[in-house]
Amino acid sequence: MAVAVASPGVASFREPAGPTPPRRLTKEELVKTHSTHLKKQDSSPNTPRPVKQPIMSEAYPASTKSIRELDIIPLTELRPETHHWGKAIIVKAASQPFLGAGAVSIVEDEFGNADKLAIYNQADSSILSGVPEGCVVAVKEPYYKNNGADEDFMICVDHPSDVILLRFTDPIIPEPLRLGPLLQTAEDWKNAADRAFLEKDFPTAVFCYTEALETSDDASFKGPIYTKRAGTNLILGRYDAAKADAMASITGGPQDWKAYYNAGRAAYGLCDYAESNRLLTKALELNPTNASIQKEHARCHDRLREEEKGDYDFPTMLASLGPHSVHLDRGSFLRNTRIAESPHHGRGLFATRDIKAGEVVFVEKATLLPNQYDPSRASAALYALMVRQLCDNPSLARPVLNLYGGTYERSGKEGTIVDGIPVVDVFLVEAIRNKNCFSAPRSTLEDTRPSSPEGRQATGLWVHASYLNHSCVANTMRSFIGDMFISRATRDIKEGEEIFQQYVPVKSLPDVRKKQFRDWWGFECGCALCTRERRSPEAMLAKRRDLLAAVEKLCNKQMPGRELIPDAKIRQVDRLAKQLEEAHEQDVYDGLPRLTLIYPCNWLVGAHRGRKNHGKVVKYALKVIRNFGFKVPDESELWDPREMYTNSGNGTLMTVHVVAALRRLAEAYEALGHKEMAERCIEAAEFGYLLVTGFKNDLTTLDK
Ligand SMILES: C[S@@+](CC[C@H](N)C(=O)[O-])C[C@H]1O[C@@H](n2cnc3c(N)ncnc32)[C@H](O)[C@@H]1O
Repeated sequence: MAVAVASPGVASFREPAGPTPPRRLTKEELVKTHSTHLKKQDSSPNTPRPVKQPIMSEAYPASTKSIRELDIIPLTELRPETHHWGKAIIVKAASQPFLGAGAVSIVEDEFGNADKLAIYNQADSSILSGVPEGCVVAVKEPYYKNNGADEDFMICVDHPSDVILLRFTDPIIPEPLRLGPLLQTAEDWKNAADRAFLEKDFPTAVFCYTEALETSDDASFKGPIYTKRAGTNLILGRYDAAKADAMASITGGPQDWKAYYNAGRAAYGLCDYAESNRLLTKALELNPTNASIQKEHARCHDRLREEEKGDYDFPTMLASLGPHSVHLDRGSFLRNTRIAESPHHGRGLFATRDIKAGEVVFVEKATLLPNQYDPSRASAALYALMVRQLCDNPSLARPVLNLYGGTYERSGKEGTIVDGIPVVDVFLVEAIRNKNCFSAPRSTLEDTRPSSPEGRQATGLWVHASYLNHSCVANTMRSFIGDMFISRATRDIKEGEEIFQQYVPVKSLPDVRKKQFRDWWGFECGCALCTRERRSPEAMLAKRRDLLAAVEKLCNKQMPGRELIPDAKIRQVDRLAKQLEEAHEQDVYDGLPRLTLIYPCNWLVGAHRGRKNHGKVVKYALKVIRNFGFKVPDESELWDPREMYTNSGNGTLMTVHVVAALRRLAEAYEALGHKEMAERCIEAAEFGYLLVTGFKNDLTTLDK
């Protein structure tokens, strides 16, 4: 989950009254400078375009009005640093666009005034991601800003729905900007669209097919055009539009199998497998021997089975991952959980049946996950993908926009269709991204290898998982295989119980944790550990902080390697660890983790292991496990570590360090001749590793 950014909210926005620019540049002056930029533009198709991510402190709402409700003003009325509420401009692109973080064009109004227009956050699938010269656009409630230099001003469009491409025949276009249609007949538009399609310029193809449809009244001409536009929209991932086009191409004849087939594929793209199955079944009824329909139909049944039964072949899923294939063709298994109001945390996820420790709680396919594992680009990539999907597939808007967005104030119209397109507020999208996204390695199993490169994480959105609230002593763990989120129970969960996860690895000092939760997500954690630790007096908290700092200083915050640690140092750490243990009040920490003790005890395991002091390894490995909140016996007693997941109450904190401690314990028991205990510990470690990685795996991965 990512860092939260404070939002001022829409209501607190004040409109500054800016002065008129001292001098407006002429169209010729603007075009001249623009042309020098165009010459320098890197037009290589492989250069990724940067993304302009919104700054929440400059948040302003998206326009929710139709262009027909706004006053059209000339460019000369624009005031710098001002939002022109209730107003709009209609301008024609007088240049090719310069493509950077946005698309910058020189535009002119009906009076011959010119200005710079920067359009950000348009999906690549939209023709507005680079407005072609000659096109006419309307900018609703425009924001005008100074770019730093004296005469450098620009109309800046952040919300994709604030700009609309006007059809050449739209009567709202003022006379001087009217070219009349570029092409005369529907057939001309169809031919232009076919050419654009062959050149793989799919946004232009969609634009031209639309003009062909709008220009013709002939149903027999329009049917095949709808089919073509459906196919083009499928390629663009605009599944809502593809489905609507496919359905519009239905004639009632035997060839309708194609329409149902396309509509079924579009529904599949939206992960609506029940609807996809319904449509593909209709296609099969009309064309039972068609191999493509049969294949899609069978694929759809596999997804429905996964949704119903939660049967996944995790090793095969892992093996199918590649650098370009992190999106797995799998359904989501969610039926063990439901979304409901939580008594303390807004909405949350709740168990719909008893779930045993180790069982799958849910498996969810990412709603959105860009294949971008470079952490410096991951957030921007997710933000851009969210904006694109909300523009391209409005049916996705409701589940995404229903997510928690912190204090950002909504207009309530986000996602509704105005002027034919969904209202998309990029500041709300960013607020939702901030509060709900997860960082995910390509595979958690691979990520547990010590040799795997650090920090290779993508950022994604899983809508169902976003309803999980945080607990430091959570009852589930998450893991990833590509874009599949696997949640497993770390202890037995009763029907109706709330499901929690750890948002981030839990910090040992309560004040550090508290600040992290407050600053990132704006909540005060009410889990058993945080609640009980609040009972501890400040002096005790300070004592624990100081003792931990003393151990960390002594050990350089490192773990022992292969070197032999001098006895004197071990004794010193041991002494400090004892004092630290005594600084944990019994009534506060009974049945709960003692997180500040984990590092010292783990260090002592390593130090004694290096000296082959097996008895001491047992002693400190047991302490490590105890300090994660698990119930363990005195070192002298025999016990069954396989039961620790179910016998330890609700105050356990599960991490891969528990697995590591169990392995050290097994090794020491083995060396001491307690073979059976060693085997039990390995079984318990394997179980823990299943929780960590999402499925059963060989523990030796942890050594590679
Ligand atoms: C990803 S959302 C979780 C779902 C959210 N509760 C909702 O109603 O949609 C994260 C937000 O949930 C709330 N939350 C999560 N864990 C919490 C906790 N332990 N205590 C209080 N609020 C919590 C916080 O407001 C946090 O910013």
